[in-house]
Formats: sequence, C-alpha cells, structure tokens
Amino acid sequence: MEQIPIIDLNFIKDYSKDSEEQWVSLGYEIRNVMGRIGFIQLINHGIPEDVVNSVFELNQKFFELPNATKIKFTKPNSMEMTSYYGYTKFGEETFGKEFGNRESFDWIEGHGVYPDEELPNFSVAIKLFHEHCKSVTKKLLRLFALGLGLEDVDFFVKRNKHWDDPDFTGMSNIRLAYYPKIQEANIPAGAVRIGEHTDFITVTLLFQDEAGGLEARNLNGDWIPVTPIKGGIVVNTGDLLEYWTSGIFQATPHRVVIPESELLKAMPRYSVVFFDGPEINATVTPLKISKTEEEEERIAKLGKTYPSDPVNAREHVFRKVKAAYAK
Ligand SMILES: O=C(O)CCC(=O)C(=O)O
Ligand SMILES: [Fe+2]
Repeated sequence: MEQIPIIDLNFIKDYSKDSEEQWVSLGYEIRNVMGRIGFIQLINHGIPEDVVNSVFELNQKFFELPNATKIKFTKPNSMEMTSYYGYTKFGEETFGKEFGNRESFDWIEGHGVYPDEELPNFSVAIKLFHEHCKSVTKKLLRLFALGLGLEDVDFFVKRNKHWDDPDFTGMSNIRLAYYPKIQEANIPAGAVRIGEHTDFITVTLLFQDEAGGLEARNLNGDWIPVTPIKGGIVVNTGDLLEYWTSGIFQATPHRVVIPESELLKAMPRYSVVFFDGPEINATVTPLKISKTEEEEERIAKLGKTYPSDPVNAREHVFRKVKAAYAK
C-alpha cells in the first residue's frame, strides 16, 4: 500500500543560519511529492505538543456546549472572507455524500467574537497555536519557493501581507472540526464524514486525532489512507497554489471515511486545520516556471490545462466556498 511521504523538518530551523543545501534539496523533494501526491506528513516541525493539545481540548469543549450556546456563534456570512468565522452546524457545509456528521468552528485573526466566557483561555490558546502554525507555514512557503527555483525565497511569504500588517485581511483561518461517533442506524450507504474535495487556498496544516479515516486520492484514482502519526502534521496544497504553479503543486482530492472498526466507530473524531492563503486582494498570476518532463507528463495524463491570466485571490476561493454552502 502506498504511503504518504514523511518529511522531517529537523534540520530546517532558520533559513539564515541553516545549510542552504539542506533547504534546497528538501524544497525539490517537496515539489516532487506535491505534484505526485499533494500530501505529506511533517515530523520534527517544532510545534510543542501542549500547544496542540490545548486546541484539541477547546475543540472538544466547544462542541460539548449546548446548542443554544453554539448557535450564538453562528458564522455571520459564509460568503464573505472577513466574516468567515464562527460556528457551522451539521449539514450546512457539505461535499459529496455527507450525512450531517460534522460541525465546525472557524477562527480568523482580527475578526469575530469568540467563546472566551464559556471557555476561558479560548482566544489565548488559539492565538498561540496560530503563531506556531504561521512559523511552520513560513518554512513550507520558503521550501516551496526554493523547490520551484524562485529567485525570492520569500515570494509566497510576502503575499501573506496580513501576517505583518493589520490593515490587510488574510485568508488564513483555523478550523476546529468535530465528527460525532457513528450511530449505525443513521448511516446511508456510501456515506462519508467529509466528502471528496480539494482545499481552496494555498497550503493546509491538518492535525488529526487517532480516529483515522482521512484518505487522499492518488494520480491513479486510488484512495490512500493518511494514517495518523502521533505528533505529526498532515500538509496538503490547495487550488489556488495549483493555479499559481500551473499544476506543479497539485490540490489533491481527499475525504474522511467512516472507520470499519467498531471500536473506532464508537469514538468521535476531532481535527484542527490551519488553512493558509495570501491576503484577500492579492492578484495571483501564474508563475512562469519550466516543468520537468515528468511534471509535463503527469499533468497531461490528468488532462488538465491551466490558464495564464491573473486571478483575484478572494474571487478564486469564493467560487468554491459558494459551491460548498449552496447545497
Ligand atoms: O477533518 C479532517 O481530517 C479533514 C478536514 C478537511 O479536509 C477540510 O476541512 O478541508
Ligand atoms: Fe480538506
């Protein structure tokens, strides 16, 4: 069975001090994997375990709150990036054959009202986690730039203007997702916890618990399990980056299926996801990067073609958001 490649960031700490060679060779490796599978598992990424655990605790506690309380935090408007925060109830956002087994809660820096009264420490813990996610993402964005041979190692980092300037609004958000335990009687045939989809923006950091069920579709159309690694982060790339790189980085379809084991079915599943993207008004112009022969072949086999026109980041992403909420 094909495995999702593991990428070790042990020697990737500080670009200005580390060996340039290490960064460049890892950058090439990531470029290759992201074009073939679009998923990696990161280890030795430097985010302390307790920082991640405290966000998982909030995840659990938030969804245990009474409905009347959760509803107070309902997402004000899913169609606007600046109000893409808050609670999404069962069945409101769906991909494919879902049966209303997931609730989620989104957080964006500088926007929204959060349950600090009900869950003291909520904002503090999420902000700390966010800082760590940003620093891992910054490393990844530099590795992407190096792998693509861009002259400016900070090419993608600089498009995240909202990271350093509060006058800009970003697309980055943190999502807490909860999938209740499965009650056999309620499952329609072929149903999944989250249906097949690709992520919308640039790069996703996904923290999953032990429940399993996450799968990525490889180029042959086979579903590959993304088996939980304790302390690891699943990383995948999204549609906007695929557009930006004309397919050198692929946005790989993925889903979460219902576990077969009775033991796992009886357990809820929690995940915490950080989606990164540029500031909302960034213009994304496909980069002119020569592809390797292998990349050309791969893309041709997929039957994909890519336009060379610039797109507005927000418009590109919101086409997909609309589709997910419109059903
Ligand atoms: O919960 C998961 O593991 C997957 C979530 C996901 O793919 C998403 O929210 O885009
Ligand atoms: Fe996803």
